[in-house]
This record gives sequence, C-alpha cells and structure tokens, in this order.
Amino acid sequence: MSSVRHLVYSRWLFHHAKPLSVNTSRLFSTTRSSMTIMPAWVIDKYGSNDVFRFTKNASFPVINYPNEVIVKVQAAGLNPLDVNMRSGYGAATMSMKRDPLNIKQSGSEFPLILGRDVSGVIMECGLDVKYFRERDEVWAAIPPWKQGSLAEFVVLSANEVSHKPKSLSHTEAAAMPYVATTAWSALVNTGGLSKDNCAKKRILILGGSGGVGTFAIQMLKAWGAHVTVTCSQNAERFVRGLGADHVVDYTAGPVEEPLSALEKFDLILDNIGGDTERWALNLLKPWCGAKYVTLVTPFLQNTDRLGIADGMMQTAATVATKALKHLVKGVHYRWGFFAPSGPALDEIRELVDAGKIRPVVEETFSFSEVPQAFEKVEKGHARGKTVVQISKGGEDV
Ligand SMILES: NC(=O)C1=CN([C@@H]2O[C@H](COP(=O)(O)OP(=O)(O)OC[C@H]3O[C@@H](n4cnc5c(N)ncnc54)[C@H](OP(=O)(O)O)[C@@H]3O)[C@@H](O)[C@H]2O)C=CC1
Repeated sequence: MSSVRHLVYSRWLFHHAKPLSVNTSRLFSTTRSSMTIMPAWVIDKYGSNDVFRFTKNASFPVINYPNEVIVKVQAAGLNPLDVNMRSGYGAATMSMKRDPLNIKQSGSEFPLILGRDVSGVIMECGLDVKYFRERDEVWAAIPPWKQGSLAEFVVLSANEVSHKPKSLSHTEAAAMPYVATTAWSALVNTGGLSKDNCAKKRILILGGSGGVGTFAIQMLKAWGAHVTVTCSQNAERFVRGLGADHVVDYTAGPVEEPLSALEKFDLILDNIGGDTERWALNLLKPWCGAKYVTLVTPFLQNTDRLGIADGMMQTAATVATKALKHLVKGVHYRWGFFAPSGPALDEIRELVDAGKIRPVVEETFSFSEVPQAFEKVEKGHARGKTVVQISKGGEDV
C-alpha cells in the first residue's frame, strides 16, 4: 500500500467507523444530486438467463459513507461468479453482508445488479476521500455483496478502488481486477508469496487458461517463479505465450501421472477443484512449508444449504479437518478467497504499466448484449476474460 494511501485510509478508519445517515449524498457534492435513475441490467429473481431485465430506471447509487466514491462505468468484466450469482449461488451469505443502507425499503436484494469488475471515471467523492478526485480514471473489483457494474454508475469504498493503469484502455482494465485481486489474495495473503521470495520457486497452477490462471501465470513469472500449468491441449500455445514454463494437457489422460514425474512444487494454486484434492497435495515438497491453495471451496454452498450459522460451522469443521490431515504429512492445505483491495490493485498497476502483465480479453460485448455475454461465460472454456463495454465503447474518455 502506498504510504499516502495507507495514512489516509488509517485516518478514515480511526475517525469514521460508522455511516453518517441515509441519503446524505447531497452533503458531498452538488453535481449529481439531481440524478435519481440510471440505465442498468437488473435481475428481480434468481434463475437462468431470462431473468435479466434492462431498465432505464434503476436507482442511482447513493454515497452513504464519507469514504465512498461514485464511478461512472466505462467497461465491466464478467466472471463465473456472476453466472452463479444470477442463479442464486451465495445468496444467504451475500444477504447477510449487504449494507442495510443500500437495500431498498423492501429489505430485498432485488433488483440486483451483477458485474464484479469495473473500469471507469470517478464522478463524485465522499468528504473524506483524499486519494481520489472527480474525473480520475480508476479500476476496481466490486465485492459480491454490493451492487455491480452492469449499470451506468456504481458506488464503492475508496479503499476498493485504484487508479487505472495508464497503458490500458477501460475495456482492457475491466478484464483484470476481480481475477487479479483473487489471485493476489490466494498467492500473496494465503500462499505467502511476494516479489521478494518467489525467485525459482516451483509453482503449479491447475487450470491456467481461464481468468485467474492467465493473470496468475503472468504475475508469478514477473516475480521470477518457475510456473507449471495444466490446461487443455488447445490452450497450450496460449498459456506458453503468457510465460508458462511447463504445460500439462489434462485432456490427454489423468493429469496426476505426468505431474508426479516432475520435481515437487512449493505451491499449488487450484482453480479446478473436484477430485484434484485427492492427488494434488502429494505433488508438494514435504516439510518445507509448501502450500496447496484452492479457490474452489464449499463455503457458499454450505451457507446456502444449511443457513449462515450451521453453514459456517460445517465449513470451519471441514477446513480444519483437511488442514490437520495434511499438516501431519508436512504440507499446508488452505482455502483462497477473493478479497477486494485497492492497495493490491495499486501494486498490480505497476506491473501492468511496466509491461510485465497484460490483460487477456477474449471477447467484448456491448451494453445491449449483456445476456449474450452471460451465455458466453456460462459455456465455459474461457481463454481469458469477457468484457461488456458500458459507455462510449469502453474507450478512454
Ligand atoms: N474462492 C473465490 O473467492 C474465487 C473462486 N473462483 C473460482 O476459481 C475458478 C477459476 O476461476 P476463473 O479463472 O475465473 O474461471 P474461468 O471460467 O475463467 O476459467 C476456467 C478455466 O479452466 C479450464 N479448465 C476446465 N477444466 C479444467 C481441468 N480439469 N484442468 C485444467 N483446466 C481446466 C477451462 O478451459 P477448458 O474447459 O477449455 O479446459 C477454463 O479456461 C472457478 O471455479 C471460480 O469459481 C474464482 C474467483 C474467486
């Protein structure tokens, strides 16, 4: 975290742990106070793609806390999570986390706006926002309990936002924040990797051709790691082009066989889940602090199925049992989660502007084509990211 940003944020936390009050946005700025509605794609219930509804009358976002900013969305990136959330995945946990000030009087999350990635321009700042100004170009990953970016405007905490890399268009920038902050959280916060300790470490990425994988390969290579990747045969050239040192084709047969023949790994990032846990931890160097970090966890299914309290207890019991089982064999078992973080995006911006990480935009859609964009993501077999251009074709303003 840059020292200026850290100071500003610490001061905000110390003085303003509580919201001001509902509908205080007029206190912060006069420019947008006359706007009460905006265009957006919303859902009014969970289901398949036909639940989408385009409206010009979605509620304009309101600044409820003095550290919030309103961003005019230029481009919005999609993730598998959006498709899952459209179908109701994680609804129990998200409802618990949602800010009551941002839920309409009905107490319901609907109409819900999806879209977890945003690149855009700051239109309005809360009184305590010091690190950003109106008209700044920014990018951010939006927490899933907040209204998303498939709309003309979105409100975010300033600590979730970062200045956009200058070298990227908004369309390119919107392809990165959610997968980048997820990979950062899994590899740095959970996996303990950093630019200073990565050199020559052997990392295995299970599932290298999707959003998280394409970002993780590039970041680890920028930090000097040796990166092995699993993907399907037709993605081999693609992941090698991003820097992967060794590629194993999972469609050619049980992938654990060729992987077992390789030198053991310091860290495994699992983007696939399922039966990978049965064999992947045997590929780690024992008694060396080696870690297996999986992004595919039962946490949200448990809370959806069992309710918050029982679901969380079940989740804690599962992860503790697995961690203990593998600890006695000398390796660490961990779950990785997306964590919104402007400061992480600040560091990632430097890698991007230095030309060490590039966005991988597989396909773009216009704002009128949001249902088609979801169909594309739902089909799977991603080779990078799907981006919706919300405003001015997602180009720089
Ligand atoms: N815990 C958390 O907070 C988060 C979890 N996630 C999860 O992480 C996972 C990855 O996310 P993301 O990268 O965005 O997903 P994507 O859909 O972008 O990518 C998945 C990739 O995996 C490939 N793939 C599928 N099966 C295999 C296999 N058996 N071995 C190797 N590659 C395979 C797919 O291509 P093909 O089928 O052609 O091989 C595709 O390229 C998802 O399950 C997602 O839900 C993501 C973000 C946050």
